[in-house]
Amino acid sequence: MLDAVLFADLVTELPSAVRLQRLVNTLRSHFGCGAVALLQLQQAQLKPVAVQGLLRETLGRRFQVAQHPRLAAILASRQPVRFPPGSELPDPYDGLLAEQPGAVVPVHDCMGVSLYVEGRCWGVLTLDALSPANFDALAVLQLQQLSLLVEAAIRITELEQANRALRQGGLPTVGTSTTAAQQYEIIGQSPALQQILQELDVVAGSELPVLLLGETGVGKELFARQLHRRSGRAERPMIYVNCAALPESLAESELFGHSKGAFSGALSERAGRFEAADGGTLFLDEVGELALSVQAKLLRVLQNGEIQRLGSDKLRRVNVRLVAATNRDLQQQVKQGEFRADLYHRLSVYPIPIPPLRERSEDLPLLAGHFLEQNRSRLGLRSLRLAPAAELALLGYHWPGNIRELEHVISRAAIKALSQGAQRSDIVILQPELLDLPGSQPQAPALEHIELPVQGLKQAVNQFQQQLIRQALQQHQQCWSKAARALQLDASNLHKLAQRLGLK
Ligand SMILES: Nc1ncnc2c1ncn2[C@@H]1O[C@H](COP(=O)(O)OP(=O)(O)OP(=O)(O)O)[C@@H](O)[C@H]1O
Repeated sequence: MLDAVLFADLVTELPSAVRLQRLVNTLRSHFGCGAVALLQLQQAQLKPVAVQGLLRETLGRRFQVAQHPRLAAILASRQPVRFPPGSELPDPYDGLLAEQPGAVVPVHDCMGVSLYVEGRCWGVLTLDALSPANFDALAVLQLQQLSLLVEAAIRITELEQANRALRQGGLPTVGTSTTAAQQYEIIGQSPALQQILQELDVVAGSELPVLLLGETGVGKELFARQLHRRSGRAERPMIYVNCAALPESLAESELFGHSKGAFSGALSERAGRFEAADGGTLFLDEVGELALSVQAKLLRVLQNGEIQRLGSDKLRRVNVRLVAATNRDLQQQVKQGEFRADLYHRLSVYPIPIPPLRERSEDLPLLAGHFLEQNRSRLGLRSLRLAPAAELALLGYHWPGNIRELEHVISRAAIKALSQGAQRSDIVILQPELLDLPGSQPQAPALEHIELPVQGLKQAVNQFQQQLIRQALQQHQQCWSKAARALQLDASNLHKLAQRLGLK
């Protein structure tokens, strides 16, 4: 009967995510267990691709095999492996079962099997039961038999994905998991994110310059890296240039290189970033911060396709694909004369706006899961998760610092939990108070509730300004130029004000 259901799904046309999700749903009801998960092996880590009975945030977690002995044991065997209730080995899903969201439910009975597709180890399937002795010898045998159908479903999914990639003219995704792809993995399943990833895949295959637009911390650098990885230039370097950190006086030699003696301190001949990126991609981050004089030099190179090292007459041809990113409104900067219109038009051939986190809240639980697992691993905790109220608090916050801010909020909360007495062997559950969301958005108090300042108006105003500046700095990782922008102040005025208020 179960075989028939699984077989019917195999021959039906289904989107790949749906096919694998239906598979784990069917297995869960067949085995009558609490949770089923299908995890794909990516070098040294396992990535959940479909889960049932576990918190949704599990999909954002990446389990390092070396840190999860049960997963390592399953991978090491070609037969199903069962972990009876008394097993000493820690369970990777401790604290992640969806059935009793607030409570800690230790998993009792577990089994898993490694999966092989075309002779290579693809990943694992795990089953967890809340009651002890749920899985008997027959269940283990059935798992072995059913794993063949699961492997067939995965194979079909991979073929479908490869076909789709081919139709879109992109690179196949199967078997392309590199260390860089893992390090810079883009987590999230929201339709908005999926749409951008598809668009990136299509434009990656072209040679067009791409301009990534979006608020601070939305992941522009990750998208630039993905674009490079999915382009025909992936085997060549992607060179990163932070335009905000490029002093005007050094910009030319940094970008184009210099010859020996071109200026005092130029002790030897040196290639610049353009030459380093030859054949590959040059990523100009925070391009809106480029000084006008540097913009002019950059434009000349883009027009000619040739660079000249500072102090040298020789022209060198470079073949570089440009990707730029900014959190500024470049069109506005053009209007204000802060950015050259001709350079803007060269860079913005293919603009891709990245929506802020508050507009794709479906991604939030997965991103939170991702950062929770990173912190769990880094701090050596048995288990780290959010209390349901904490997840709600995260969902209700407006995230001006986007994903970078979420990452910091979770890291800080995990450390705080430890400093307040949580043990590494506990299932650590982060409560909303620990998240310390900046101000938890204190609304401006209604006028009738304002008490007259005892210290006088001027001092009260000073205090209020100090508080706002500290808050803006905190939200922008102590970056003064970004804090100034958030406060809609000129950076030099913010510095002056901070000095007057004794903040510097
Ligand atoms: N979808 C995502 N999945 C996982 N991590 C992400 C994602 N988006 C962003 N991050 C993480 O958030 C942090 C900020 O991302 P990134 O530096 O790419 O943002 P940005 O838009 O370039 O920011 P800025 O404009 O301030 O330079 C990084 O640590 C990055 O790894």
